[in-house]
Amino acid sequence: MSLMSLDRLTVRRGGCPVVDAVSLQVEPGEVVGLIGPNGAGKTSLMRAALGLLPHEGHASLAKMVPAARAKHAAWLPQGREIAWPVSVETLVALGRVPHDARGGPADGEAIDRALKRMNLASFRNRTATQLSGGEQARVLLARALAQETPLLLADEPIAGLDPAHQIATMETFNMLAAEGRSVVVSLHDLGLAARFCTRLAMMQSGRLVAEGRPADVLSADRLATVFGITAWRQETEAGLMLQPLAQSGERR
Ligand SMILES: Nc1ncnc2c1ncn2[C@@H]1O[C@H](COP(=O)(O)OP(=O)(O)OP(=O)(O)O)[C@@H](O)[C@H]1O
Repeated sequence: MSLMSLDRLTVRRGGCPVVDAVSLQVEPGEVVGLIGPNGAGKTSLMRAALGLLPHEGHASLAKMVPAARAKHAAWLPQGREIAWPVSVETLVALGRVPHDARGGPADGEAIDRALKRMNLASFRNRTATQLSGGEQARVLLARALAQETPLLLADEPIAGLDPAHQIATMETFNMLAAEGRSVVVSLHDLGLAARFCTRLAMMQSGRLVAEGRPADVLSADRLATVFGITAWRQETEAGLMLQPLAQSGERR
C-alpha cells in the first residue's frame, strides 16, 4: 500500500502553477529524492502534499484528519527557527505529541532512539537555542524522527551540515527505508542524492520532468537542460557517483 499518493497535484501562486499536475506514489522502503533548481517547486510540492497549501488534484495525506496524519507523516520544514530556550530532550520530545503514550516508557525509548540516530545523545541536556546552526538542524530532525511515522518528509535536511553528518543523515534515511518506512527528501547535493536515494523525482518549473533510478534520472542531458551544469558521473557497484563540474549554459 502506498504511503503517499499524489495525482495531478497543482499549486497556483499569483495565478501561475508552481506545482503543475504532479503525480507521484511513495511505497514503503523508499528514499525518494526531490531534486530541481531553485524555485522548481519542491517545497511547494511537499507542503501541498501535507495539506499545508491550497491545491488542486489529489493528495492522500492532505485528505487525512490532522491527528491521523501526524501519526502517519512527520514533516521537517526548511526553516530552522527554534523559538524557545528548552533542552534538546524537551524539544525532541515534542515529536511524541501525536502519540498517546503520555510521557511513558514508549515515548522515552522513541526519544532515545531519535537522539542516538542523530548522534545527539551527549547534547540531551543542552539548551537547544545555544547550539550551532548545524546542531540545531540535527535536533529538529531528531524531533521528526521521534515521531516514528511510516513516512518522513524533509525539506533540505542536510543543508548546513558538515560532510560527516550529511552522510550520516542520508544513511539514517536508508536505515528507515530498510525498516520499511519511507522518506521524501528535497536535496541540492546531487552527489548525495545519487548515492543514497533509491529513487529520484526531478522537478523543473513546477513539473515532474523525470522519475526513476538515480543513474537514469541524472543523465548528462538532463543535468545540462534542467540544472545548466556538466558533471563527472560514473556508475559503480555502490551506485552512481556524481560530481558537478561547471555551468554548461544550456539550461532551458
Ligand atoms: N508565498 C509565495 N508567493 C508567491 N510565489 C511563491 C511563494 N512561495 C514560493 N513562490 C514561488 O513558487 C515557486 C516554487 O517555490 P518553491 O519554494 O516551492 O521552490 P523550491 O524548488 O523549493 O526552491 P528552493 O530550491 O530555492 O528552495 C518559486 O518560483 C517561488 O518564487
